[in-house]
Amino acid sequence: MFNRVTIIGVGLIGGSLGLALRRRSLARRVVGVDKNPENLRLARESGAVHEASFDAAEAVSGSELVILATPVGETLSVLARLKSHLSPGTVVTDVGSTKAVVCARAAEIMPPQVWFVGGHPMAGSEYTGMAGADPYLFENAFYIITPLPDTPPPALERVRSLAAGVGAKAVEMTPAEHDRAVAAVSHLPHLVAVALVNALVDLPGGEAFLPLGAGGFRDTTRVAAGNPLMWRDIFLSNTPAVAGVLTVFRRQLDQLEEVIKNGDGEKILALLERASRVRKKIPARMRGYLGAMHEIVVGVPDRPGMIAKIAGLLGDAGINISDIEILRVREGEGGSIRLAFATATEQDEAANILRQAGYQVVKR
Ligand SMILES: NC(=O)C1=CN([C@@H]2O[C@H](COP(=O)(O)OP(=O)(O)OC[C@H]3O[C@@H](n4cnc5c(N)ncnc54)[C@H](O)[C@@H]3O)[C@@H](O)[C@H]2O)C=CC1
Ligand SMILES: O=C(O)C(=O)Cc1ccc(O)cc1
Repeated sequence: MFNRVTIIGVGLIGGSLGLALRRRSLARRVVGVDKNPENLRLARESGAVHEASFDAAEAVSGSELVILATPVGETLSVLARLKSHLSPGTVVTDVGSTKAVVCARAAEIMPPQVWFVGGHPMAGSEYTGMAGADPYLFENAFYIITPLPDTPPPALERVRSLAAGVGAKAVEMTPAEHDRAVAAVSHLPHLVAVALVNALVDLPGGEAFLPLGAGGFRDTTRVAAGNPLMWRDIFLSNTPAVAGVLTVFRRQLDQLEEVIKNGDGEKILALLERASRVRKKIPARMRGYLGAMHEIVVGVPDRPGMIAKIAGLLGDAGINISDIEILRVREGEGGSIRLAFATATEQDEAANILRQAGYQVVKR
C-alpha cells in the first residue's frame, strides 16, 4: 500500500487512477491537483481523491508517488515548477501518450534521490476530464513502463505496483520503442479517423451523409471525437515516428487508388484479402490480456427487467458473465445483448439455459 499518492491532473486518466486506487484501497491518502476547479470538485465528490488542491508544490510534499496526468505538452513545465518540493525517495511517473522527449528531459530535471519513471496505460477513451473517468478503465489493459538504463529497480518496482494495483499488466520497453509502436497502433489510427471525418465534410453535401453512416463509419471514427488539445501535444512530441507511419500509410492509399482506377479486380481482392487475413489475427475475443472470450448474442424483448432476468437465470446456475454489451435496441421491439464467458463450457450452458427459457441465442 502507498502512503501518499499525488495525482497532478485529475482528468480522464488521472481521475480514473484515483478512482482505481481508492476502490482497491491502494493508498492511505490520494491528493489530487488540477488547475480546473470543476475537475477537482468532481474528483473530490466522486471519491477519486481524499483531498483536492490547486497547489502542486504543497501537494507533492511527502508523497511516495507523484503521477503526472496532464496533457504531454504540460508535463515538463509542471515538473520543473514542483521539482524543488519533491521529497527524497519520491518516485515521479507520468501517463503521457509519448515517452522519448519527456523521459529524457525529466531524468535531467530530477533532484537527487528522486526518480522519474515513464508510464503509459494503454487504455482510455474519446471522453475528456474527470466526468469521463472510470475506476475499471485499466482492468486487463497493458500498462507500458519505460525505465532508463540507470533507473533504480525499487523506483521501477513502485510504478509496476501501481500498474498491477489498478488491474493492468505492466510491460517494459525503451521510450523510443514505445514511441514507434504507439505511432503505428494509436497515433496513426487517430489521424486516419480525423482524415475520414474531415474528408466527409469536404465532400459536397458530405456532412448531410453523416446520419447515414452505419457501423463502419462509427467504428473507424470514434476516436476522432477525442480531446484535440491532448492529441495536438501527442503529435508535436512524436513527430519523426508519426511522419514515418504516415508515409507508409500514404503509400497504401496510393496503391488502393491505382488499383481501383485501373479496375484491377484481382489486385483489389489481393489487398482486401491481405488486410482481412491480418485483421482476423487480432484476437477479436480478447480484451487487453484477458484470455479468449466465449460469447453468445441473446435477442431480448423490450420489457422492464429483462437484463436482470437473464442475469438471474445464469447466476442461479452459477455462471459468471465476464462481459456484457447491448448491441442493438429498437424502441418497442427489443434488441440484442452480447454476453461473454471465460470458458466454452459456460458459453454452452448459458446458451442452453436461455434457449430453454425461450430466448433466441446465437453462439459466436
Ligand atoms: N485520453 C486517453 O484516452 C488517454 C490519455 N493518455 C495521456 O494521459 C494524459 C492525460 O490525458 P486525459 O486524462 O485524457 O486528459 P484530460 O484533459 O481529461 O485531463 C487532463 C487534466 O490535466 C489538467 N491540467 C492541464 N494542465 C495542468 C497544469 N498545468 N496543472 C494542473 N493540472 C493541469 C486539466 O485541467 C485536466 O483536468 C495525457 O498526457 C494523455 O496523452 C494516456 C492514455 C489514454
Ligand atoms: O479510445 C481508445 O480506444 C483509445 O485508444 C484511447 C487512447 C488514447 C490515447 C492513448 O495514449 C491510449 C489510449
